[in-house]
Amino acid sequence: MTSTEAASSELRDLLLSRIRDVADYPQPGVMFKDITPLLADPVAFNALVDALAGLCTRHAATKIVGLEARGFILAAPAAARARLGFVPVRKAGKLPGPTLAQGYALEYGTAEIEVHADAFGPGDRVIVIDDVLATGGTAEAALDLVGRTGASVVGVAVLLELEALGGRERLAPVLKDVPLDALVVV
Ligand SMILES: O=P(O)(O)OC[C@H]1O[C@H](OP(=O)(O)OP(=O)(O)O)[C@H](O)[C@@H]1O
Ligand SMILES: Nc1ncnc2[nH]cnc12
Repeated sequence: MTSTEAASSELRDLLLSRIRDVADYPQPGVMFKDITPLLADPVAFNALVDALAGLCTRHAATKIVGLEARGFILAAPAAARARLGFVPVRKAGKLPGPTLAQGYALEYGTAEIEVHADAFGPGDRVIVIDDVLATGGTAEAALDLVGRTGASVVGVAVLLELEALGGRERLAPVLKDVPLDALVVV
């Protein structure tokens, strides 16, 4: 696994300046990273989508996975800009199926995600995009899910990595040489 901050310092500073800290949300002790100010800024949002699309092209991806819900907001425009197809990984019960499912724990609760079993074809090279990497539970579950479809994951890309929560270390044995790109690391 390689890569940490996959952005210039100017882009990193711009993105970070548009992420708002909200203490004790959604529960006491969590410092929530609110990306809505970034999404509302057309310059920052466009630069973010460009950077993610560039990573997709660099890793020669053929399909882009977005993780519900905030991952959708970033992955779908990045896929369109890179002229690639988008595959949603959804919270349980939202896809008509047939699906594969995977449970996981995150910083503030538990959840289950699903993907359509036929979402990928032979030889597909998949990049998984999400907004935040915290404990890595969500990304780990998504990697497991995509792996079970038979597709190859060629990258994980996030806007923001919360280094202290250890997601990168958690994913290392799963990712091996697959790059984990974080545009901003705090
Ligand atoms: O690394 P982890 O500890 O797994 O945390 C990261 C995940 O937590 C958030 O998702 P959340 O489930 O809160 O959902 P949302 O995108 O629907 O707001 C975030 O969007 C990531 O998917
Ligand atoms: N602290 C945090 N802020 C925003 N999204 C998160 N997902 C998991 N932890 C998070």
